[in-house]
Amino acid sequence: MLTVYSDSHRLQHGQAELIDGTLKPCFETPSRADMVLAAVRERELGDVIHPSRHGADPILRVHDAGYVRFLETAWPRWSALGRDYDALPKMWQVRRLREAVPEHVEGQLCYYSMDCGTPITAGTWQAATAASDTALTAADRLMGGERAVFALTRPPGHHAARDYCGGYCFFNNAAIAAQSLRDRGLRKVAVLDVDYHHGNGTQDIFYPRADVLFLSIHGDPRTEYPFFLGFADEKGEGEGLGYNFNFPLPAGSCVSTWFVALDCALEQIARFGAEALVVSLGVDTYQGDPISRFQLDSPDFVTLGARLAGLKLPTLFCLEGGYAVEPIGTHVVNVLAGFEARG
Ligand SMILES: NCCCNCCCCCS
Ligand SMILES: [Zn+2]
Repeated sequence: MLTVYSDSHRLQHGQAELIDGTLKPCFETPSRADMVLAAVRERELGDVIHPSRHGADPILRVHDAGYVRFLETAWPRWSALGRDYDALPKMWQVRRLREAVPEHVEGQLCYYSMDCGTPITAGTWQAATAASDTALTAADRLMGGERAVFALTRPPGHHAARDYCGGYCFFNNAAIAAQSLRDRGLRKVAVLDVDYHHGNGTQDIFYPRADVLFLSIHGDPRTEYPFFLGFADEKGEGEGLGYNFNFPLPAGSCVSTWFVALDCALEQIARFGAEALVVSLGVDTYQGDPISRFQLDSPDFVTLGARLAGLKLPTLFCLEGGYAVEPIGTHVVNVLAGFEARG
């Protein structure tokens, strides 16, 4: 399986995130991608290529122009305040506060963010655009005839919505890839999010649409991040009603429960008649993940890959979460190798 990878991911290296009430070193680190790339090479998964540049247009097919402009200008405006440390919001535009987009960079940082765990740094813009190019290059290769392609994307993307960042995500790489497949002629694309956390950003982007089916299996938002989206009654809106499927599972759910949800999701994808599948591949479903609470173990990721291959669809994998850094490479490549072995 071909892998698309860019060293520019290293430019996103936040110092700290506010998690569970305290500032802690970021869980989303460059070493995550290093470990995955090492495993791709060690297991001889296939060629590794660098992304080609695609510019802003494919990003703007998915994200709000004001939000993209904010991300592009945030760091120079923040550092012009005399701040040489990461940018994090200090409040949010909550109920009955004005909805107008603030002028000042601090106000925009609050307006265009969902949480306090996604630091904007000097290299964020370059890293995030490279991740988007990585996903787009994978889409190019899938349309060029590859059966499956792995976009080794970092920073991840599935929490990034049309007009806000969060959950370590800035551009929604999987959504940008899915839109690119649509723009290149596929009529029906499915996006399946198997990360521990609900893909609120991807749901937000495709919620009113019937041409992209979104499905997510995740920790129940009643107790898990992102708390405010990911409930089973969210089924889409307007033309998109019936094209959004959430499978929230209680924290601590066992592996067999997880695979029952997966089989339900795969059945919906087959029923939809998808012509391609984009997988938001987070492996924070691992039992040893430091910020997540499912029970999957290493062999289960092989099973996951084999089940996905059973759809017999051109498949684009986008790396999302997974914060147990030591085994992340094994788990990610287990999915990809399991997919390939199923043939
Ligand atoms: N107590 C857990 C707080 C989680 N904070 C953000 C998690 C982002 C996951 C990205 S896949
Ligand atoms: Zn996650």
